[in-house]
Amino acid sequence: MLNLVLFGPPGAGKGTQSEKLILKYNLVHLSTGDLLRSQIAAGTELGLRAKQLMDQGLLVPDEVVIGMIENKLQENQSAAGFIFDGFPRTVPQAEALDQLLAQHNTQITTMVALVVDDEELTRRLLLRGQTSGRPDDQNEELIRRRVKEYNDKTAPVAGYYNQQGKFAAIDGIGNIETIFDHICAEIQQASN
Ligand SMILES: Nc1ncnc2c1ncn2[C@@H]1O[C@H](COP(=O)(O)OP(=O)(O)O)[C@@H](O)[C@H]1O
Ligand SMILES: [Mg+2]
Repeated sequence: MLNLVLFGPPGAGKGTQSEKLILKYNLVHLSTGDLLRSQIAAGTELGLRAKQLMDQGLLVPDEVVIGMIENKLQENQSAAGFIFDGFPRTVPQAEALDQLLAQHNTQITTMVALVVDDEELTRRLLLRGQTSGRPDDQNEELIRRRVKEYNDKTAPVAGYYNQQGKFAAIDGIGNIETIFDHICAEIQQASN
């Protein structure tokens, strides 16, 4: 099985690269952001609670996203592997993911982090906000808060995988195909 954590701040290109990776490797894409946005769209209780936090650029509680991932792993038992996009976003989430995967007799193959500077992130997210309809992409203040939340709570997750010898950083600026090739090369190396 190939289980990839695609890591990086909002706007780093995780969604963009995931679309290409799922086709090449036949993986199931698990984006907690997308899962939460569909709960919001469906008007569920969970969605209503999540929206209040997301609208402030804050993370949704660990147990909520861990529960969603647990359900998705259960539903996709015959998958060739998974891309985790936007998850884990805290060290406790990373620990929970290790436990869940162990229950399914598998583990994370590698984490690939897309490295993009704050100025480029802001530029991309404001551009995405013009078409995505995502309320959290539409003002610079909120984008700054999301990047701060990322730096405070999520960046340490890289160290968690690095300690396990499962971490690679890739330049996330430039041609989308080139970045994709670099990610594939890392996957190749980690799968050996
Ligand atoms: N290599 C890249 N160069 C320029 N823009 C990019 C690149 N990768 C992604 N983008 C754009 O940046 C925005 C954020 O990308 P996305 O994949 O949604 O990021 P994430 O899922 O990490 O938040 C999108 O509008 C996308 O088109
Ligand atoms: Mg995304």
